[in-house]
Amino acid sequence: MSTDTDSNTDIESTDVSNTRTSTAASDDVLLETRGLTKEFGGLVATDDVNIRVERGEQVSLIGPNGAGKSTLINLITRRLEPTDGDIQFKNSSIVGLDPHEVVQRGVSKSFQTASIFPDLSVRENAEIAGLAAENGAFDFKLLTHRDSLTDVHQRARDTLEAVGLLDSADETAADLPYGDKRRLEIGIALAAEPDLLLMDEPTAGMSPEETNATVELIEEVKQALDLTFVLVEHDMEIVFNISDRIIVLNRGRVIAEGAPEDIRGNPDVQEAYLGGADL
Ligand SMILES: Nc1ncnc2c1ncn2[C@@H]1O[C@H](COP(=O)(O)OP(=O)(O)OP(=O)(O)O)[C@@H](O)[C@H]1O
Repeated sequence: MSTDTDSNTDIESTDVSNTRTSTAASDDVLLETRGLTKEFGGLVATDDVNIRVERGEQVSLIGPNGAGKSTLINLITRRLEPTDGDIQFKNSSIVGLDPHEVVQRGVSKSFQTASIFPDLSVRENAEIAGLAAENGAFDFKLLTHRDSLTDVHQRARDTLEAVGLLDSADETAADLPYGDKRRLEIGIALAAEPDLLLMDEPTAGMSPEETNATVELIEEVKQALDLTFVLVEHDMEIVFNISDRIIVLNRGRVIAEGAPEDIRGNPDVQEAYLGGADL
């Protein structure tokens, strides 16, 4: 399982953002990491990682336990400060930004720990997520501003419709079945109207039925909202089914990337990922 780095706001003081150089970038490239390195003490969790994600792509990050997948995601969401390297989103560096500023630029992460307020209704959760995305830190006073309420309600409605939870809008979030809670988490991430949705093990802990429903939901949302996805997933069946492209990490380094059919037969990947067993 992932090391829970979400709770570790390892934002260090070194600001390396001014030392970065810019190279020509294509408008199709939404996200690009350049020489991205994260060290924890002597351990290099991501080691000179250079990846590109184009608009509209569904990319999966795979690799054995400890390969650096969650670290990479947490660097992109600014929960972790890189030791070296840059992260470009829409052709500008996001290193140096606070996590909420990255959300405002268009990067959302679903399956964040404790993204749901359990005692509030499903609708209120969606409303708060929308407000928080707009305003950075959520302020309960915002809910009392009448002018913005219509917008907030409409956006929450659209969000719940997108994830199939409109009928459960008045239920208390804590009472939702497990699979619907995961839907609400996706909804909360979508309320920020992201261009890029990052998902770290969206089907972890799910039954086969819930897993299927979540995969369907991801496909639906992708079609409906024309989103770009980066997914960390251990279930290879899901990865090979839904990815346009797969990036393979091992010991912090990218060891392969390509279409599912190329990755499936790649001997380096088989060796690293499953100790030589066929994928
Ligand atoms: N906050 C941290 N402090 C120290 N070491 C960490 C921290 N977070 C991750 N690591 C280490 O960095 C390496 C990469 O971890 P990471 O969680 O990114 O791997 P992963 O590919 O997501 O693994 P898994 O598939 O098991 O979730 C591991 O050796 C891990 O122990």
